[in-house]
Amino acid sequence: MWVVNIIFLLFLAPCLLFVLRFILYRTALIFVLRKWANWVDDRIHVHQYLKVAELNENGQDNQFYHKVFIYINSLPSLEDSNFTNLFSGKKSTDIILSLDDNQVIQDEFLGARVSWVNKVERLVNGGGCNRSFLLRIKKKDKRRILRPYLQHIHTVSDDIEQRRRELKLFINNKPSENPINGRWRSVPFTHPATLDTIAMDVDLKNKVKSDLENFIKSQNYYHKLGRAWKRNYLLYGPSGTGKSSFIGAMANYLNYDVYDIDLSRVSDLKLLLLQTTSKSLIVIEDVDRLINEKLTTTTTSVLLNFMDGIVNSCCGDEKIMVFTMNSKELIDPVMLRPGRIDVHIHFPLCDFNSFKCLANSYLGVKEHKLFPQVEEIFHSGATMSPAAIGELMMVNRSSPSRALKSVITALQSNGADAKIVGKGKRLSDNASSSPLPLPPQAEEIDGGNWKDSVPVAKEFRKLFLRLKSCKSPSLFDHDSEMIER
Ligand SMILES: Nc1ncnc2c1ncn2[C@@H]1O[C@H](COP(=O)(O)OP(=O)(O)OP(=O)(O)O)[C@@H](O)[C@H]1O
Ligand SMILES: [Mg+2]
Repeated sequence: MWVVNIIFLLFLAPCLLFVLRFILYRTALIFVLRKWANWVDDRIHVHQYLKVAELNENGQDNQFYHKVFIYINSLPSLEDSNFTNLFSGKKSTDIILSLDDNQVIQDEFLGARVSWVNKVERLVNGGGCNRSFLLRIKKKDKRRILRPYLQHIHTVSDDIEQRRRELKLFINNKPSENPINGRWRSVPFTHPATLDTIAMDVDLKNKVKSDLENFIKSQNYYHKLGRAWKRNYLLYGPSGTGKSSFIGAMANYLNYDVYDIDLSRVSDLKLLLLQTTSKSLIVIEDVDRLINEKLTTTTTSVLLNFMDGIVNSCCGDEKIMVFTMNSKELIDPVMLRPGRIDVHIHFPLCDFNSFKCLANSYLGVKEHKLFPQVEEIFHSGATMSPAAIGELMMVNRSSPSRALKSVITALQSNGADAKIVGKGKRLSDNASSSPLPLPPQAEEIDGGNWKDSVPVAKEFRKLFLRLKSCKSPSLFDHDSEMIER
């Protein structure tokens, strides 16, 4: 009989626990219980209070108050506090939560529970109020967590501010304008490109994303190595393949300002670079053309010093420099050596995968009965720049079938033109002169994914070997890489 009782109890106990849990969570009694538990916990510990006032003793703004404000209002536990204010944000759909006056909010850090009070003391005569945040921390936890916790608040609020701030595009002034307007003038940066809207190999895109993410987290690593915290990218490929759009996408992804340097307007590049701020993308476009036409030896050497991080290290770090060019062929390999260019990204003409990505963004079409025909034409060697294909799709966007047919016609006539022109021409020669760029030479026609393309893979290997031969064994192994698609 007792065996039956035990089995019955074993069965009953989990059922009761389940029902109890259900009631607690459904009726929000769990919050009451937690409150009691915290109350008991508070009675048996000694606490210390730290006040962060809005104004310092001279009546000036206390920057740390501002940081605490941002931090507290970003805590998930804000939703559990008794009173929370709701405000609309910058965008009409944004809703911002903010802790109400004299409300308490709980936080946890390194396993310790702390709480903040948003204290507001009304002044008796003459209105106004004193605002402060009061941190309550257990004495036993103070020594262990206080410093890292305050540092954590700094880091989190800086990060939030960085994400919220309005990006700027800086353009360098003509030397004659410098004394009046300074070296840079800025406008809001509103480029709509994102990494999602750029048609490129998915693996490559993910590689670039993780490279950027690693970079922004690596301040200590760079400083430990005694290197400037900077990373240099080279984007190369024919005209209209998305290099400039990719720069916009990088800036939006990182939330960095953009400094677009027009070298034809520069009289003192070093001073110009010294006036760039950290968390910025410094862009020099069409380097191959500039090197051949305009760059003086002084400008080139300043540029190389900047790439090496010598000038850079004097003007705040966390910078990414981006160079674009149509082809690397005419560039001195010294300029492209590891450490100067850390990441090479090839932007090829369109292949079928990029075409599908464009069809999805421009026409909202994932599959279509004309796709097999398009695929066949791509496989036969015809190609165009994503810019040209995008343009055809855009003007015919009201009818996806018409848009695809016009792309097919353009690809076919482009392919025919290519046969007449022959294989000898270089990609970059064709790209800039023709509105619908001619296909690349035969061995690059399958380009797009270097893994699938023997000639591009060969080029990759060749470049890789060249870079490897310049490497010092350990350091560059980690830091320089080639990314191609
Ligand atoms: N890979 C791509 N994905 C999405 N859109 C693209 C892509 N390539 C080009 N485009 C579209 O084509 C237009 C021109 O692209 P972009 O200016 O970025 O090309 P580019 O490589 O910088 O050309 P250039 O070498 O002539 O400066 C942009 O409007 C962009 O939206
Ligand atoms: Mg461009």
